[in-house]
Amino acid sequence: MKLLVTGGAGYIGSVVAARLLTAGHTVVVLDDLSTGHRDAVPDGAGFVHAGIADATDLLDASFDAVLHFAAKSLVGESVAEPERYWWNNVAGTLRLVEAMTAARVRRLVFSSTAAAYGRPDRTPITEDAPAAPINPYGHSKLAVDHLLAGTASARGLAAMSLRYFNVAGAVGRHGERHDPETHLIPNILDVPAGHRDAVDVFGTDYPTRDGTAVRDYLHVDDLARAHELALDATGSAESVGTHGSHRIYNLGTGTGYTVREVVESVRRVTGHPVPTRERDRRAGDPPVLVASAERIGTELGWHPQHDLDRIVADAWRFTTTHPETITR
Ligand SMILES: NC(=O)c1ccc[n+]([C@@H]2O[C@H](COP(=O)([O-])OP(=O)(O)OC[C@H]3O[C@@H](n4cnc5c(N)ncnc54)[C@H](O)[C@@H]3O)[C@@H](O)[C@H]2O)c1
Ligand SMILES: O=c1ccn([C@@H]2O[C@H](COP(=O)(O)OP(=O)(O)O[C@H]3O[C@H](CO)[C@@H](O)[C@H](O)[C@H]3O)[C@@H](O)[C@H]2O)c(=O)[nH]1
Repeated sequence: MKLLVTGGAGYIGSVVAARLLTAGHTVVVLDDLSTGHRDAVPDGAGFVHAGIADATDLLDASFDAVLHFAAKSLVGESVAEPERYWWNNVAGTLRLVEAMTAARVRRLVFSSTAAAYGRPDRTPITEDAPAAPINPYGHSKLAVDHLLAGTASARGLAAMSLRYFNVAGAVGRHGERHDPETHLIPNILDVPAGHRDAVDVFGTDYPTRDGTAVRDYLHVDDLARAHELALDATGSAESVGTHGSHRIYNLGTGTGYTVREVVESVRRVTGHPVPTRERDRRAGDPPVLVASAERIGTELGWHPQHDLDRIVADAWRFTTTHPETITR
């Protein structure tokens, strides 16, 4: 297939683009490099340096599908500058979807998020849990889920929203290169890498087994496999000639780890001491986010393969073998 990958110069988009190339697809990356890196675009992919709002200049009927990763995704920034999130994530995606309709490209896989659920009252979280985001980032992603549900039926789009939980790990030369880096695992790995003396633990008074927040960490390689399956499924949805379809799937493992357990995993895997500093809770952090991945397991046959130590080991290998890519 010929695929447009928006955000393919970013962390997750570059991993998925590389996998799609290996599977034999033709990949064109569209990225404005606002948080991505030109050298992260996998070899063999085409590259267009532009925003998603300009996709209309690029998309034509030769494309079979779009995988849409491009977005702003910092919760704190979204609270400080909500307009940026509505313009970039929502208005930008609206333009992209309109460009798809005009070009008759009917298959879309979209990066949604667990942030759509806000502070869920039950875990593991199933897809029918109430969507109630608690920050503009989550609102912007949920708005796109709604946009896709409507355009799927009105325009015959076969769309999937994959609600990722905490994505981590690395594949080959593709790993996390955010600046600033807010994510837990790369921040902990900064300690054994010698970039910082200790890691901050945000919140030690949560109602969890050791007082720190619980998250469901998913290997980016497992996530990439889920995208291949979702992409295939949009083909079946399109070929049955329905009036479009939109399906939401959680992407997580079903297992949660506390911040202290993740720190322990880094100690185990790297063999280095990792001092911690206890800090206040980070604003807007829910205590526990753990996915039920039953729906995607049953319907698409996706089952994650990698555990936390493997995630940390691959992220550590990336950190130590690609020091030139560390931006912090
Ligand atoms: N990392 C996670 O744990 C996580 C969890 C849930 C959802 N997500 C979603 O996954 C996607 C990828 O996240 P990531 O961690 O790889 O982020 P990232 O910042 O590394 O990648 C995003 C890419 O999109 C590009 N981009 C942003 N706005 C653009 C625009 N208007 N036009 C063109 N390109 C644009 C950036 O330059 C960057 O290359 C995002 O949609 C994010 O919301 C990530
Ligand atoms: O230096 C750090 C960084 C993080 N944390 C904590 O670690 C946990 C995980 O934080 P982080 O890695 O920043 O991920 P989340 O805030 O859970 O958000 C990620 O996971 C969400 C879904 O679960 C997605 O919606 C977001 O896009 C994605 O960034 C949270 O309790 C943080 O407070 C620390 O204690 N110290």
